[in-house]
This record gives sequence, structure tokens and C-alpha cells, in this order.
Amino acid sequence: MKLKVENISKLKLDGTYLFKDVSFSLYGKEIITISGPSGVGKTTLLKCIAQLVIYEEGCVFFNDKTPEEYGVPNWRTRIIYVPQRTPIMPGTPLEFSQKIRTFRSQQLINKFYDDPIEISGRWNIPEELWEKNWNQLSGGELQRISLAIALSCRPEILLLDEPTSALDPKTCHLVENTLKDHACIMVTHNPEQEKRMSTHRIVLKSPYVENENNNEHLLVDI
Ligand SMILES: Nc1ncnc2c1ncn2[C@@H]1O[C@H](COP(=O)(O)OP(=O)(O)OP(=O)(O)O)[C@@H](O)[C@H]1O
Repeated sequence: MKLKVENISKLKLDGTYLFKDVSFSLYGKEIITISGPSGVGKTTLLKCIAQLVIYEEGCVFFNDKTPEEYGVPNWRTRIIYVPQRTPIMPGTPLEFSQKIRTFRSQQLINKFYDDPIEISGRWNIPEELWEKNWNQLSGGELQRISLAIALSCRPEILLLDEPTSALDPKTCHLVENTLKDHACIMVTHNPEQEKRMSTHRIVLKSPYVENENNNEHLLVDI
């Protein structure tokens, strides 16, 4: 299994580059962390890979095929993006996790699901929370439940935006232990987490500046 990101560049609204020529590959169950200062483009890079944001240059391939070849819904079923803050939806997490299984792209690709309640139980989420409304959940509960729903769909790759930022250290370790068995690209602001989790790392070190020594912009340690 291979994800290849080839020379992805993203322009800001003012026409200057947010980041330029980001290239790396993920093989099998590796974990690539993305770190760097606030506003440098980490979330946007994940969203480009997820095909949630248009990028001006470059290509992404999964097993040598482009998102267009898969079709975007199919791509997003294989490569699931979990946002930093889950949007509050109507209904309960249990209803949402059941609804996802009715999506056409899921039905075409996924024959089997894992049990999200069992997954989140490993991270100390009691079963009854699954029947509470989304707006009654704490930030840490939202984070773990959203991640459990994503994992239950058995994605080939998880794109995670600060997946443990709302968790206490002990619960964070429980989640990390589960993630270690999966292919992930994950944004983190925590240098200790970067050390613990990354098989490889990308650092968006500073905003891209035209005509400067752009070795300063990006470190791809892969
Ligand atoms: N679709 C888009 N097109 C152009 N610019 C965008 C787009 N989405 C976000 N931006 C801009 O890109 C910049 C970087 O935002 P982004 O959320 O990717 O940063 P980040 O490194 O993840 O920050 P943080 O660590 O604070 O979460 C912001 O100035 C934002 O306004």
C-alpha cells in the first residue's frame, strides 16, 4: 500500500504560496507526523490530500491511481480525514455511525466494519455516550468518538488533525497505542508525541517566501 504525494503546492488567496513542492510517500502502516508553527498550512496540507481543498500544483496517488481515477467519494472512503474540531451535527454518534454505512461509496468498498463502541471503550468512553446528542459531548469525548467512527470504517489511511489535543496524557497514550497499528498522517503540536509516534516526519518550518533560500521552508524527514 502506498500513498505518494508529488510536488503539492497551495496558493493563498493573495496569490503567494502557502507551501510549495511538498513531496513524500507513505508505505504500509507508517505514521507521518506534520508539525510546524500555527498558520503555516498543516491542516490545509491534510485537506489537499483528502481532496477537500483544491491545490494548484502537484499530484497525489494511492496505489498509483489518482483521486480522479478512483472518484473523489471513493478516495475519501479509503483515505479518511478527521478534523481538529468535529462539526456539531444533529442526532447522536450512534445514529451517525449507522448512517455512514448507508453511503453509496461505503457500500461499494466496505463489506466489514469494526465496532466503534468497542474501539472507543478502549479509550474510556462509556457506551451510553453514543446515545447522547453530539452537542452534549465534551471536546475530548467528541475527539475520541469521531476517531472511533473513522477507524470503524477500516480506512486504508487516516488523516488526523491534532487527534489527541483535547485529551489528558493517560487517555492520549491509550489512543496512540491504537493508532500505532494504522497508517496515519497526523498533525501534532506536541514534540513528545511527534517523537513517540512518527516513523517519519514533515516539518512546515516557516511560511514559503519567493526567492529566499527555501530550504528553510520545509523539512521532509522521510
Ligand atoms: N482553501 C484555502 N485556500 C487558501 N488559503 C487557505 C485555505 N484554507 C486555509 N487557508 C489559509 O491557510 C493558512 C494556514 O491555515 P492552516 O489551518 O492550514 O494552518 P495550520 O498550520 O494548520 O494552523 P494551526 O496550527 O493554527 O491549526 C491560513 O492563513 C488560512 O487562512
